[in-house]
Amino acid sequence: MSEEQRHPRALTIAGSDSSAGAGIQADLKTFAALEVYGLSAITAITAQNTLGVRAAFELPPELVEAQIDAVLEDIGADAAKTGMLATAPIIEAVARSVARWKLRLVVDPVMAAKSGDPLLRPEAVAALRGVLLPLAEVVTPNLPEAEMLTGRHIETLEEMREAARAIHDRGARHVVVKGGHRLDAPIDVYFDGTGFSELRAERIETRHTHGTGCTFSAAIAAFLAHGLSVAEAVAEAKRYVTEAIRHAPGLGHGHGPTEHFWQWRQSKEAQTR
Ligand SMILES: Nc1ncnc2c1ncn2[C@@H]1O[C@H](COP(=O)(O)OP(=O)(O)O)[C@@H](O)[C@H]1O
Ligand SMILES: Cc1ncc(COP(=O)(O)OP(=O)(O)O)c(N)n1
Repeated sequence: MSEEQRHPRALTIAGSDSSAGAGIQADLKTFAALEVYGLSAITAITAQNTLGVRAAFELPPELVEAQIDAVLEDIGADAAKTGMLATAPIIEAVARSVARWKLRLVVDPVMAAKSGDPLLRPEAVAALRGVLLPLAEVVTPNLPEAEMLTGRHIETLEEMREAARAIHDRGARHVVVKGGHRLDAPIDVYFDGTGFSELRAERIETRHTHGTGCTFSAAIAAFLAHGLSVAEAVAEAKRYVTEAIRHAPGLGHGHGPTEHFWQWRQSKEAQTR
């Protein structure tokens, strides 16, 4: 086996966030922090900061497909994730690529930024549900996204479990319904098609949660690329994102970014002690 084949590789198919807390930039930082070689296919360019999205430009679906082919024909990927896909034609192009390359896929069904600005055209929700979910090894909706995907109101843990089962019925093999939008503890519900478990963590009282969903799904893809099982990957990703939120650098005037390199910062602090 050659040197580069032994190095875990992951591909992110997502939008660019100029403030680098979410999107492609957050995914690549997560891959780097978790010692995975990161590849990218950009779907859209956003002009955004911690306060909101000012403008967005969607790329042609053929260009998205061409980016995926270019990196996979040459370098290859052990796992992939999707983030902002913006339009139905982009979703269809990505689905074609995922099927052709037989990618292990984590779908973060991004619909809006924390500021409330839309990142997916309303008419594209059907394509996400019908075309992409059946290709997903793991899908990670937050509560509003799970509501959009299932058409149900979700508040309680039991409602999160019912939503996870309904999303699994649409073809996704593993479902994590994230609880970051809950008012109390940020408990995520994990369904592997057979049983449920809960990913628990303390709520960190902070406004700096920009890109937490991107970071969580990228971490799952990174751990899959390292060869962990899905159950292990989601548990490790939960630990990683919790610490990234805890070590947030406090930047910006709105929802600031998390600290993707918290492990390095921790070990530096330990050295200076
Ligand atoms: N304040 C917080 N403290 C601890 N964990 C959080 C907090 N906010 C979100 N999380 C966790 O971060 C991950 C991303 O969740 P969420 O914020 O719901 O996603 P999204 O960014 O897609 O809206 C989940 O594991 C969630 O439980
Ligand atoms: C370009 C881009 N992609 C995705 C998001 C949404 O990121 P998410 O992790 O869901 O978190 P918030 O940004 O909503 O806090 C984004 N903002 N920009």
